[in-house]
Amino acid sequence: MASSQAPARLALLTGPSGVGKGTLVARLQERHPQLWLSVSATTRAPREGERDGVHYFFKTRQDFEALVRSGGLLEWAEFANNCYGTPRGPVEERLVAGIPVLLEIELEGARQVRKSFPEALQIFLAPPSFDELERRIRGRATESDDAIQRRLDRARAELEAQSEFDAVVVNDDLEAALLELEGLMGLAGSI
Ligand SMILES: Nc1nc(N)c2ncn([C@H]3C[C@H](O)[C@@H](COP(=O)(O)OP(=O)(O)O)O3)c2n1
Ligand SMILES: Nc1ncnc2c1ncn2[C@@H]1O[C@H](COP(=O)(O)OP(=O)(O)O)[C@@H](O)[C@H]1O
Repeated sequence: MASSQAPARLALLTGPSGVGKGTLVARLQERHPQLWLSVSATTRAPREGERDGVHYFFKTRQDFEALVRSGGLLEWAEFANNCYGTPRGPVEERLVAGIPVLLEIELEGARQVRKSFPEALQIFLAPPSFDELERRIRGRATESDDAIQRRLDRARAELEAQSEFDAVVVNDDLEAALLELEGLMGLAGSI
């Protein structure tokens, strides 16, 4: 059971594609405008409704590789045939300013952050079952069948790694998962 914590300066949320990270992060942002969600760089194509600079910084692979070479990324990883990374500057600026930062990143990135920011709160979001995860990612209808299969294959490895994290939240009932995340991140009661 999550107990309320002092507000985490840097927290990260990891979990398999389709588990509900984006849904819960959007709810956290609505309820806690002081929480800053890092906007990642990615080579993935925008989904319907996704806007550059809002949901992601959409990059060509060439531009992404230039970002890596320049040291402009705090972490990065390849996931399901695309690259994802966290622009370093905006995160460091907010941490210096005492603004709580949330990273929504996959497992390899979480492992990198664990090394560079050992004090970061690492939360794994798990589905109630693998079947439910598959139902959700297919029901979202944002990826091709091949992409869905790649993501489901990767999900098995991610689920195996959940014990590496400080806490695991099962996203079964959405409201319950939201309250649990707020408690872990020290946001409970700060609405
Ligand atoms: N390592 C890493 N660094 C990032 N900056 C980053 N931003 C997003 N991700 C993760 C989040 C997901 O686990 C995967 C795929 O994200 P996508 O938006 O394509 O798909 P979802 O189905 O999970 O919404 O990449 C990052 N990882
Ligand atoms: N607790 C939940 N119960 C049922 N469906 C959910 C729940 N949380 C999220 N979903 C749905 O699952 C799908 C994937 O959610 P999303 O937030 O896009 O996941 P992620 O960002 O982890 O890939 C979406 O259609 C979303 O509406």
